[in-house]
Amino acid sequence: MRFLHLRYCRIGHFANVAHRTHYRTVGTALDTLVNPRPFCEIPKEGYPLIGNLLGAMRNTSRSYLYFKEMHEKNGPIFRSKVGPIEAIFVLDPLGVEQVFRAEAKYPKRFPVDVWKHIRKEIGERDGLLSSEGSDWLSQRRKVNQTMLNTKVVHSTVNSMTEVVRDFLNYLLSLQINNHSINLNEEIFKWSLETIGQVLYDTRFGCFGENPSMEGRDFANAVKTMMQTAEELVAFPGTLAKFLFRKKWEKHRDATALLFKTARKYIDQTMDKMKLERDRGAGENTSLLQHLVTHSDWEEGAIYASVTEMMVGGVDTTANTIVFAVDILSRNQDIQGKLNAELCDVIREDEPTAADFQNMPYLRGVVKETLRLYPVANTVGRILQEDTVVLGYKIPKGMQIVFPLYAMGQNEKVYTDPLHFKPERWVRDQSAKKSHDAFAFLPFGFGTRMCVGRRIAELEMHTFLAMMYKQFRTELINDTPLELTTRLALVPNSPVQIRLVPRESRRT
Ligand code: HEM
Repeated sequence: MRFLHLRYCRIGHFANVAHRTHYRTVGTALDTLVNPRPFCEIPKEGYPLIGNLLGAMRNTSRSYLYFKEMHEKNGPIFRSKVGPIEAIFVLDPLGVEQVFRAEAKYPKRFPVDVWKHIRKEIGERDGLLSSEGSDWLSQRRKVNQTMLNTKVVHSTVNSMTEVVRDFLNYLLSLQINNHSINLNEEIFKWSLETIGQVLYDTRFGCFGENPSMEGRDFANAVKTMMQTAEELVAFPGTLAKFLFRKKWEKHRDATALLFKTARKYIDQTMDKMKLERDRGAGENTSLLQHLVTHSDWEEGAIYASVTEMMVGGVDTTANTIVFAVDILSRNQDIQGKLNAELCDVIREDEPTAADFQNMPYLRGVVKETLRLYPVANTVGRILQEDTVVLGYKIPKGMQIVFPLYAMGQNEKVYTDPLHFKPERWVRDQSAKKSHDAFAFLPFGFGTRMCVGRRIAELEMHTFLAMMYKQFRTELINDTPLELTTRLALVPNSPVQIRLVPRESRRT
């Protein structure tokens, strides 16, 4: 815990020293800057040769807890090796800041080798999530123009409310037939249908009495891709193919179907836009139209980017909603406060994009859910320059991991960290502790942070606003929710709920 005694100072004060030592550094005490400790002094977890292989094998499904326990044992920074792969775990917001401030033009995450191999087999290329270097930046700049454009993002709200309206009716019909709703099973249909509207400009028909064949195939492919990825992505491509042939083939075929679907809808949109342009009309009317507008997309890149955005955008929002509903169902008083805000602000039956600006408590509910249940589990970077982190010299090429679950429960940042308190995020709350920007990273940070953040927030806000304006939710069984880490941090026990209609508060 010795780092906690460092006297921190701000960036720039020691720029000349940083230059002399050739280490990227920010906010570190002068003594550790001039004289940073060697890498080998970072507390180490594991044994000679095998490193932490046993710990990693025993704890794959509870890595979120394991990282927290390892930090409690070793302090805010430790290193751990699994076979040949070494990673540095950093908990302290100052260390997080030091890594991000040193970020280069092309931020690098740990590559998913399996995807690169599979893309080659099916004749497709890397998208935003998996590309690197100048290829990544070129795609990211184009996608940013749409996904970070508030006006374009807000224009999707009507299609989002339409999906939620249909989905709530579908849940009610399930409840009539089955007396309760298994949210973990159903919520995926909502998030897939929403992302279909946003990214493919289409309704797949994932729920309802007669879900379309295409919707069913697409949903199955997304699920298969997620389920098979879990084991495959942990290994280098060639080894994964050798060890898990069947899974590899399933993963490849599911990926091929997702690319085929993206090609179909993107080509359709391009043809439609061309026709409209020829007729003299030229306004983009959907988010997908905005995305394809760039004539300089490299061969195949738009299909890859849209496919990877879809992959990044389904399980993340779905599981965050399951976590939020579970915790709200256990806290009827918080549901009551949320409902009061929703009824005060939403003048029409359904929320508008502008309404969300005036609902700090709703935003607090989502933030607090992501603090306690960070679906991404970790954010990581590969250092591209030697960097001083929390007083240690870390060589370039090293993998840095930020364990989000442990960070969300850091007592140095959050008072009463185990309690769900949406008001801690509400601005003018006098008791609010100011949260360090580098302590809360559910969407990552910097130029490579989640490109779908605004869409994800709008989706989740729309869902919760419509659900909790009309209903109370109750749990059928209030045994504590179990968590597990697969590709992401997800619920591992059913969240079985009942929707109870609320009486309208307004006349
Ligand atoms: C609760 C919802 C979500 C969470 C918590 C989440 C979290 C994250 C995180 C932690 C990253 C890595 C950021 C980094 O390395 O700094 C990421 C990347 C990404 N996310 Fe999300 N995400 C969510 C929803 C979405 C949605 C809805 C989409 C698409 C519409 C999306 C698309 C992507 C893409 C494409 C990347 C890669 C960006 C790049 O490498 O440039 N995500 N997300």
